Amino acid sequence: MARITLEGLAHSYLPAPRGPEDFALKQLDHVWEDGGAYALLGPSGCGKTTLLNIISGLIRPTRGEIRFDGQDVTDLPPEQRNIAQVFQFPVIYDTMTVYENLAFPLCNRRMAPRAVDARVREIAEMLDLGSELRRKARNLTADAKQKISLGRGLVRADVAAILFDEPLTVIDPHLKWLLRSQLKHLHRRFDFTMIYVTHDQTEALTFADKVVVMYEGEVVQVGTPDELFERPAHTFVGYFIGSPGMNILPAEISGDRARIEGHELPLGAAYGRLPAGARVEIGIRPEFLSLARAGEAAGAAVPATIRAVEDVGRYRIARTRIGEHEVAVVAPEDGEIPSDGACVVFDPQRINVYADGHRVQEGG
Ligand SMILES: Nc1ncnc2c1ncn2[C@@H]1O[C@H](COP(=O)(O)OP(=O)(O)OP(=O)(O)O)[C@@H](O)[C@H]1O
Repeated sequence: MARITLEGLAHSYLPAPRGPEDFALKQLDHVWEDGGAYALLGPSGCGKTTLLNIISGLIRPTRGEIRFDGQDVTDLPPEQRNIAQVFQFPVIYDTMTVYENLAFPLCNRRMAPRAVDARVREIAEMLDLGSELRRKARNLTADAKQKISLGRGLVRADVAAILFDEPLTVIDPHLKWLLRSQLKHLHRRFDFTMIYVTHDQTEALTFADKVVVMYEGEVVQVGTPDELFERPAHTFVGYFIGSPGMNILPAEISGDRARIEGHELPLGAAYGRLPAGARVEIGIRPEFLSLARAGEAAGAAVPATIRAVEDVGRYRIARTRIGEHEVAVVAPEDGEIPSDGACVVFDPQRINVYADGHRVQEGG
């Protein structure tokens, strides 16, 4: 396994790119640590597949350098990079048996037959393919074929990294959950460097130790699932992670106070001068808001109208409106939701401040 360093990476599919808008990947510097389990999360078109293909060597970047354990591989073709890649759809040999498919990447590297056999059986067991080994791949379901694809990606122990590009898209939802847990288990057991591309936050958060969030060709945050939840570095992260996502409201900031819709709120920290002309917003997760009756609310409360209440099981989501802005509040199952004269109560410590989408450091 390898430590993968991306330095000053950028990629445009155009022959003569002019501005940043011509780049599918804008400036990107990132280190994938040896043995790390990463999810690469972002909406459709943000550049995830482009980045994966640059790492595997299928695409040569317009700018920048890729290093595996310090060695520059930018100009090496895929076959010399020693990367395993699993795609959205099965890439297998239909005329071979499941066993032969799994053994292929090992036989290709002239591994001793005994070692091949042991490894194939181990991987097949983990993916629940043990009883299918003698069957021809062509006769199997789409789910089983994709499991073979995963197995072929995982079977070699000597790869620099394993890249997964939305590998569970074609898989039935129940099996998806099982395979995700299996992958996590395989990672713990074999310590592979794994990069798992998805646009599904549940998939990303259950698989990865570190999540790399991309938006419009840029990495906007790298963090643990907790960090992404607690301190989204970009409003997009706040909105994309969580259900419902973070509430974002235009605000004016002065020291340790925010003004929204003519109401003043205390903040958990003081902020210095924000960039002139920047779009300034505050963000707070629905989990860190509560509802109270006007007049009974202590501290940081702002009048709101309640538009709808959704019961989602263990809690409810109140859809409120502050001025022109929709604000979601997570309310306990048994708590009172005032029908009128309501206030949304903010936890000042949980308010993040953003300038042009990027989180502003306290004091900064
Ligand atoms: N071969 C190509 N030629 C030209 N433009 C491309 C090519 N492949 C991707 N793009 C463009 O580059 C941008 C990034 O695409 P990419 O496929 O990397 O995103 P993605 O995040 O993987 O999306 P998805 O989740 O839909 O696969 C998009 O605007 C896309 O239209």
